[in-house]
Amino acid sequence: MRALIAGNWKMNGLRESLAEVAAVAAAAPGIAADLLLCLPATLLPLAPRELPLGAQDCHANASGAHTGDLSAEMLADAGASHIIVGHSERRCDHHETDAAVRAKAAAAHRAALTAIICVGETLAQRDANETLAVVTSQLAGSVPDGATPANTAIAYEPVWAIGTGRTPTPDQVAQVHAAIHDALQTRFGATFRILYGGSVKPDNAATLLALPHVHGALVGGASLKAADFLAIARAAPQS
Ligand SMILES: O=C[C@H](O)COP(=O)(O)O
Repeated sequence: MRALIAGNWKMNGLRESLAEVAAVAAAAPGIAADLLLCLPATLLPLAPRELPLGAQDCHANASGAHTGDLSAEMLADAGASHIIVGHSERRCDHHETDAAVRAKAAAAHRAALTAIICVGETLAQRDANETLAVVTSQLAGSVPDGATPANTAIAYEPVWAIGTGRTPTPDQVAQVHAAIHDALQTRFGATFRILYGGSVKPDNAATLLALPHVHGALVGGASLKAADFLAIARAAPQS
């Protein structure tokens, strides 16, 4: 399966940052992985269209009285082909439940967008040996029945690895990815793309991306600079 290297700029980036997007777009044709940058919604209409673009959240409804929110249809209109839903920062900061995440993923599908659905355990949950139970429960609750490998990817992001410079061991990553793969095979009879996210950097990308059932990465901080993001993308194994 061809790797997907997705960047999540989070709440970073002004108009001047579009030079980084342009640099990624210029290099993308020479890279043996699919590239995607999930930008702040403010930059979507301004970014070069040569590169697939994503958003970082959406409202579950298509329109209505929801001040400050953006629908999947609006984000598609602004240039997005993908939407990240259920990122741990939204689950935490905005108290998003699995049911809310599932509705947002279904909204992305309604707008013909690909949902990148995030799951992952906290450090306390890992220390309590609850990782697989937490992740498979989030998966069951957050992935809508209409999910297919064409409209959905999963991102496994241990909360304690996000922005910390810490990563799970290769065995730990492989174990969780295998559990996600198995759960989706059982439920849908299909193989979905499963991305790893959490402190992916140029110097650890090759190890992480070579693991079984790791089909790409969701990159935060290292996606803000084209050189780092491209170095990660170049570390993806040839499909
Ligand atoms: O969505 C991306 C993740 O939260 C990872 O962020 P990070 O690469 O800065 O650790």
